[in-house]
Amino acid sequence: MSVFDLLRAPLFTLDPETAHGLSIAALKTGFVPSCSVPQDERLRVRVAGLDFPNPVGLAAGYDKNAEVPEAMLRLGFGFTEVGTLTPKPQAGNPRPRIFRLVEDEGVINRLGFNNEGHEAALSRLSALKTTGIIGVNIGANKDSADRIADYVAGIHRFAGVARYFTVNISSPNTPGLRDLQARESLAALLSAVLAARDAETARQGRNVPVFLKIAPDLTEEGMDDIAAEVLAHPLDGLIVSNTTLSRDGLKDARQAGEAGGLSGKPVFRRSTIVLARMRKRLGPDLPIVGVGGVSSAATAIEKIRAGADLVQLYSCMVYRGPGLAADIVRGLRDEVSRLGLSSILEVKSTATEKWASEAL
Ligand SMILES: Cc1cc2nc3c(=O)[nH]c(=O)nc-3n(C[C@H](O)[C@H](O)[C@H](O)COP(=O)(O)O)c2cc1C
Repeated sequence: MSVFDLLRAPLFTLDPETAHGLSIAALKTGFVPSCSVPQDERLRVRVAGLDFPNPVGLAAGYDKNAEVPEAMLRLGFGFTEVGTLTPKPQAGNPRPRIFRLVEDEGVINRLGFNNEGHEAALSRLSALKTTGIIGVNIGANKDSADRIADYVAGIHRFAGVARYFTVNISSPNTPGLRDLQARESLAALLSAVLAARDAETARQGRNVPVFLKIAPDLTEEGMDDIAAEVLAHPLDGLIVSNTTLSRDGLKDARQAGEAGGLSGKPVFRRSTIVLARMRKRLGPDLPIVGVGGVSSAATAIEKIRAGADLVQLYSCMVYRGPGLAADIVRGLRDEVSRLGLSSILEVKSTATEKWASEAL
C-alpha cells in the first residue's frame, strides 16, 4: 500500500480545489519523493523535433502557474505542460468549481482559466535549470477585447522558455472560446499565432513547435473544418482532447448536473474516437497528443493505437495518486517487451479504423 492509498480517504473529505492546492504545496516542499522510471530506448519518442524520454505527459490544468514542473518530471512524466496562462491574472469562476465523480473516476471543472497571468509564470520558468520538456499552454482573458492578440502575446512572452506551445481553444469554461474552432476564426488565429512564432524563431534562432488543443464535442463538419485549417497552416500537431460537455454514461448522478467540462475515465471513449477520426483526416504523420481518461498502460497504448504519438493525463492521477505516470511508463516498458517491439510507436494507428468507426 502506498502513502497515497493511506492519504486518499482524508484527501477526498476536502474540497477538490483545497486538495489540489495541498498537493501543489507538498510538491513544492519536495515532500513527494521522486519515482524511478525506466530509461528505455524503446519508449523514446521524437515528435516535432523534440526528444521525449517517454510518451506520457502531464496535461494542462494541474500546474497552471508553473509552480512544480520539475517535480512533475521527477514523478516520471516524460514531459509536462503548464497553464493555461492568460496575459492578465484572472480569478476564474466562483468556488466550488471542481467536482469529483468518484464512482466514475471522473472530474467536472468550471474553473474558467484561473491563473496568475504571464508575468508570474514567466519568472518561475526563467529560473528553472531543467533540460526536461516543459510546454506552455496559452489562452485568452475572459474580458479580452482581442482574443487572438492574447494568444500572440503568449507566444512572444514565452518563446524563450517554452519547449512547445499549446494553443488552447477548447476550454468550455470561457464563454465563446470554443467559437475559435470555427473555420474562419481558426484560420485567423493560426495565421497570427504562427506568424508570431516564426518571428520569434528568426529572432532567437530556435524554433518552438505549436500544438492546437481541441474539444471532443465536435460534429463531423467541425472536424473537417479543423483538419482543413490544420493542414493549411504549418502547425506542428494537435492535442485531442480537452474536457467534454457531454454527460453520457455517468454513474454518479449526484454531481453529473454540475456545469463544466467532464474529464477522467468518462471522457476516454469520446476523446479516443475523435483522436482516431482526426488521425484519419490528417494522414499518418502530423503529430497528435492523445488526452482524456488515460488511467493505465493499457489505456495509454489504446490512445497510441488510435493514432497518438504521445499521451497526456491529469484526472486519473486524482484517483490513482502521484505514482501513476511511473506505473504507466513501467507498464509500457513491459508491453513493448511482451510484444517484442523496438519502439512503442510500432503500435501507432493499428486501431485507428476501429476507433474511428465507433459511434460517438
Ligand atoms: C481541474 C482541471 C483543470 C483543467 N485546466 C485546463 C487548462 O487550464 N487548460 C487546458 O488546456 N486543459 C485543462 N484541463 C483539461 C486537461 O488538460 C485534459 O485535457 C482533460 O482533463 C482530459 O484529460 P484527463 O481525462 O486525463 O484529465 C483541465 C482539467 C481539469 C480536470
